[in-house]
Amino acid sequence: MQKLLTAKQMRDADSFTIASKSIFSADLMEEASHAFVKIFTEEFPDRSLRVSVYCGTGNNGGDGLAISRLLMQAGYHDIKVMIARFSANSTDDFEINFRRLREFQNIRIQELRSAVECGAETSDLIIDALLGSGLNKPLSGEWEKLVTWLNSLHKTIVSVDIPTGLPAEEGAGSGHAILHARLAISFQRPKLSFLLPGSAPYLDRFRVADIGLDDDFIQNCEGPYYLLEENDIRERLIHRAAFSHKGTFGHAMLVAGAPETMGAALLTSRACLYAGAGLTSACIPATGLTALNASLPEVMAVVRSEQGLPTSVDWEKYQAIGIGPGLGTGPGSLSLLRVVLKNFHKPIVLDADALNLIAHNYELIQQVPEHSVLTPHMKEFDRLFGDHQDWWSRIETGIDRATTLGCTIVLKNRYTIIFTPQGMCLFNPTGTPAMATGGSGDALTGIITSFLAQGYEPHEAAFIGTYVHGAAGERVRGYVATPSQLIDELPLLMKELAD
Ligand SMILES: NC(=O)C1=CN([C@@H]2O[C@H](COP(=O)(O)OP(=O)(O)OC[C@H]3O[C@@H](n4cnc5c(N)ncnc54)[C@H](O)[C@@H]3O)[C@@H](O)[C@H]2O)[C@H](O)CC1
Ligand SMILES: [K+]
Repeated sequence: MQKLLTAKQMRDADSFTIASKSIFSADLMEEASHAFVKIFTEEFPDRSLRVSVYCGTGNNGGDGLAISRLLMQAGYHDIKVMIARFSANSTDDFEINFRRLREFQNIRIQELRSAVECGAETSDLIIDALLGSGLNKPLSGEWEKLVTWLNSLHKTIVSVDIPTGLPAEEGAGSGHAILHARLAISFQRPKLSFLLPGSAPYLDRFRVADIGLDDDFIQNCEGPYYLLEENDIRERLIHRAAFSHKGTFGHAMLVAGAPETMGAALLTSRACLYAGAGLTSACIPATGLTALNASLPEVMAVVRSEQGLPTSVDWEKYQAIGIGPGLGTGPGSLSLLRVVLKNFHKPIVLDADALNLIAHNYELIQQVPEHSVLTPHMKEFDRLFGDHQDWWSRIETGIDRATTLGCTIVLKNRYTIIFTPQGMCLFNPTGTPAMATGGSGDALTGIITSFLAQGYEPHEAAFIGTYVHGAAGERVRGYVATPSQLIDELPLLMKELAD
């Protein structure tokens, strides 16, 4: 897994690399600019593109100047450089690159003292090297005017490192000018803010350029933030050994569904089965029995009575329970949740209405077995732990609650965030907007419960489950990836990852 850094830590990694490799900081800037140009030429190979590069006078601007020079060398012949001289300050590496660029003939450089001097913008594409990770306050004055004007042009904008005005960590505050980039080519690691929904209006997509910073230093930096990678799943997902039998892979029970929401029980049970549990049982209302038997012959039923409670259950025979999808929040469901919490003492997966019931009966949180996995979406998270104004504060709460409760919390989003009892905060990269459809979460609950039953540590079950859930959705390749389609992809995907 990749360590994710704050802007300050990235600067430290920068200094460490310069010292340990005995190079000049301008060399690192050159390296970063090469890495940017490599990706840029893959994305925009047409050398006849008219490109305007807007540069500040800090190191982000220095990158912009070096990038302009390297693009000319790569054959882009129509390049215009606009330098925003809104302050008297400039960095040494900006000045070095300014001198290098001026040695080039045919380069058009214009210096702006104010945003109104911009004139007509006839380029096809704009490179944004105005401000980068050095941003220390919201944009105002000439910066705000320039960024607002650039946004009004509705041109393709490619940002160097980060869109100008977007904070690197806590995400965008509302009401401030921030450049809207089609693509950001970020150095060494994605910025934490890219992984939070607040960046969505300002960034369509990002790619990461390896600029040669010291990887050991980065991985050993203090801090809880990580990005999951495919390799993490490959390392963890076990190969199914010869002589395995159904008992090897555990017995999972899904407590889900109500007469009107049996679909949730079917989806979560099917996901559990397809993710590899040796045996899967579904605790459902009697009215759902025909549907279950007809659609999932592999799954066994534990029928709930009129009052919502199952008759005699041998709790010991289950390795894991997942509870919540489509359950409802009526008195019967509350009694059912109480029965499960009273009788089952291994880690469980709590989702949807199970979380809503706990939110309204918070004393129940004390009875949740240690190391359980909670899978809230944003609203369920806030119902449980209180309202939050932004995602950064939600992250702080997630880290705090996961450690104090000793649970893993899976906060579902485009980049689902997993908080572990050890205090880690991992972002899952897989998934697609095609999965934004009812039932996706039910599938995730089934998948994580399945891995729990198969004997994975609960936080590992959350890592693997969240990753394969998103990756399976990507494999559907459709405008919409229905939960059923996603579940169908699981066995083959997991075989590829395990072998
Ligand atoms: N390790 C790396 O990631 C590398 C990064 N590089 C590039 O360097 C920038 C960061 O450069 P820095 O000089 O620290 O800051 P900026 O260029 O982003 O900003 C310049 C300057 O502007 C001032 N400022 C901040 N906020 C505002 C504001 N709201 N209004 C006005 N002025 C503001 C402040 O004084 C800043 O110092 C990084 O993004 C990369 O592009 C290296 O080139 C390679 C290694
Ligand atoms: K920028």
